Amino acid sequence: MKNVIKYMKGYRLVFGLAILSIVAATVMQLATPILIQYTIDSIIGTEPAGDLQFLMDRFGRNIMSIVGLVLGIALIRAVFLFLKGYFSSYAAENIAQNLRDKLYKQIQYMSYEYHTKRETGDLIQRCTSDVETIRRFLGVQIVDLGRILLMVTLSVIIMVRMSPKLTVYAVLMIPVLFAFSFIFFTKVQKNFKKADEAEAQMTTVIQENLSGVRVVRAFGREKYEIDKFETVNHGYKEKVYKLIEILAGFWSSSDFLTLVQSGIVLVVGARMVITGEITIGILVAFITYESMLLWPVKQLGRLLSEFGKTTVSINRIEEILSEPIEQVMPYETRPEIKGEIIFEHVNFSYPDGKQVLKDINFKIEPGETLGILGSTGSGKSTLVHLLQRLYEYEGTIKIDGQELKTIEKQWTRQKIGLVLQEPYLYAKTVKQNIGILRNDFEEAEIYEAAKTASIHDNILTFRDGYETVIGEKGVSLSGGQKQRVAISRTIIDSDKRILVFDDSLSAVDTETDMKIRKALKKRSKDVTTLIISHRISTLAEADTIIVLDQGRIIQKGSHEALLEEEGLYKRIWDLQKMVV
Ligand SMILES: Nc1ncnc2c1ncn2[C@@H]1O[C@H](COP(=O)(O)OP(=O)(O)OP(=O)(O)O)[C@@H](O)[C@H]1O
Repeated sequence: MKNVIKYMKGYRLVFGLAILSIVAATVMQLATPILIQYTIDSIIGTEPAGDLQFLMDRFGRNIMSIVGLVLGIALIRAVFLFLKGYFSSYAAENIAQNLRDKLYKQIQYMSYEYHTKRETGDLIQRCTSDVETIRRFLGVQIVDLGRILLMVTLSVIIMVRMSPKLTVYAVLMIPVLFAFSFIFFTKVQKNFKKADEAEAQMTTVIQENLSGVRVVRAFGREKYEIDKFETVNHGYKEKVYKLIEILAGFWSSSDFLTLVQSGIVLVVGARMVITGEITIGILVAFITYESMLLWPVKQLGRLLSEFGKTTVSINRIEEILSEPIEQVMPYETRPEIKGEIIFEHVNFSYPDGKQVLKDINFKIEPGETLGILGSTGSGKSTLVHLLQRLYEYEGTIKIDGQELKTIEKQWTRQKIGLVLQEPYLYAKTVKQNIGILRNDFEEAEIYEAAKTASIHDNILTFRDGYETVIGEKGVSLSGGQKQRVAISRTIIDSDKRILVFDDSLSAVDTETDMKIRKALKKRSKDVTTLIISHRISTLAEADTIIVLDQGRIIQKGSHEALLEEEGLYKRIWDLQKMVV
């Protein structure tokens, strides 16, 4: 409950107004049976008006005045119901919006490691369905809870005033009904959870399939994907079907209990009318109150158990919100970066315990180029990820003599441009993709960057040139074109002092590769460059080349020096020479 109240912060007054409106609407609703009883007993019949004598004095036996009164009450009730809906949804929608914003912001600042571990579908589910559960609880259920409690209390008070004896019979089944509904909905929670999880699984499959559409096509995995989806889809249907089946069982049995309760009131009430203990009007009013009472009692059990569901959603959301985020530490600074990089005894293991980098040592002067060669899985990408502070490491990494851990992460990433082998492009125009970093790039700067990355002429052949919209994740571009757009968007920023190309020239031909490197060298001669490649021709001009094998540097030196040694570098060179 504490958590729910926490979420209401800032909107408690609006919730208060919603509760006041529902109190007024409920009071209006409860007044109508009294008027019905008065009409039957005192206008149609001849019973004394009792508490409603003032109506008799004012309107006599004029039935139209009662009709007017009932309509007036209904109208006022409708106004209050509207206000209740207005206030509660205003508060709930705003709370949900703030919560979504908060979650989104949190997700942006959570560590890269967290994102590599979590399933996207599950995260999306938490930001949508779980927020929705909380919104519904705050917007509908919590106000309903107030309404039901008030309705039950007030109608029982009115019924006791009319006939204490019949009231006892009228509430006989209520504890049973409440207990039945509460126990049922508590037990059924696990089915709700299963259905939620099945939905999350289905979302994950859809999301993975759409993101990996190229792989699916390339490997002819459509049938496999369809089967996989059919399985999760069937699983989801089964869970929801089971849930609906159980719910159907509940509503029918609770309706049976309700009817038994109404039957008891009718039988006992009718006898009391015959013996003159109560009037017909009172019996009719009782039956009306009874119907007003039983439905909310069933709902009450449900609401209280829904509270459990809301708690699960709150916990799932709190789990994200309590994850540590990348924060600026007091000891972190934003030094001017020239581009000297030193790795000293750097070791790194992924959280699963596997040591990926072992005692890495090297130095690059500002403006120099470092080439990195190594077999698949030797730790090349991991090494440059450390430079971007995506993971914590052991040992020392220094930029211009300052330990990397004492430089603000955002600042480091701003100064180090990283181009990935498989870049993610946005579903925007080519121009927007190249200028994604800021809104204020001049057209000339965009063209210049594209020319350096040897993609300008290609872009001009696209149907709308620079205004061509790239399909989701750039599916309409070739791998090499995507890589070159990604290179353009990184090098456009003259603020970058270090550029890292993580196998990002792999999809372009050797000639274009050389052209790009030449243009880059001319454009960014003061920029320190790290190039990861499997192609020796790409690395040959680097000032220093390191060769990685199972996380260790096994060779280091210039292209010429490395060719002098017998080792992996020379072996690969000989092999690639033969292919060329
Ligand atoms: N997030 C991760 N969690 C656990 N292990 C990982 C993670 N990322 C990579 N690895 C493992 O670390 C090792 C090094 O991976 P890395 O991506 O650095 O290799 P690489 O040399 O860049 O390979 P490639 O040439 O194929 O890109 C591999 O064995 C890989 O399985």
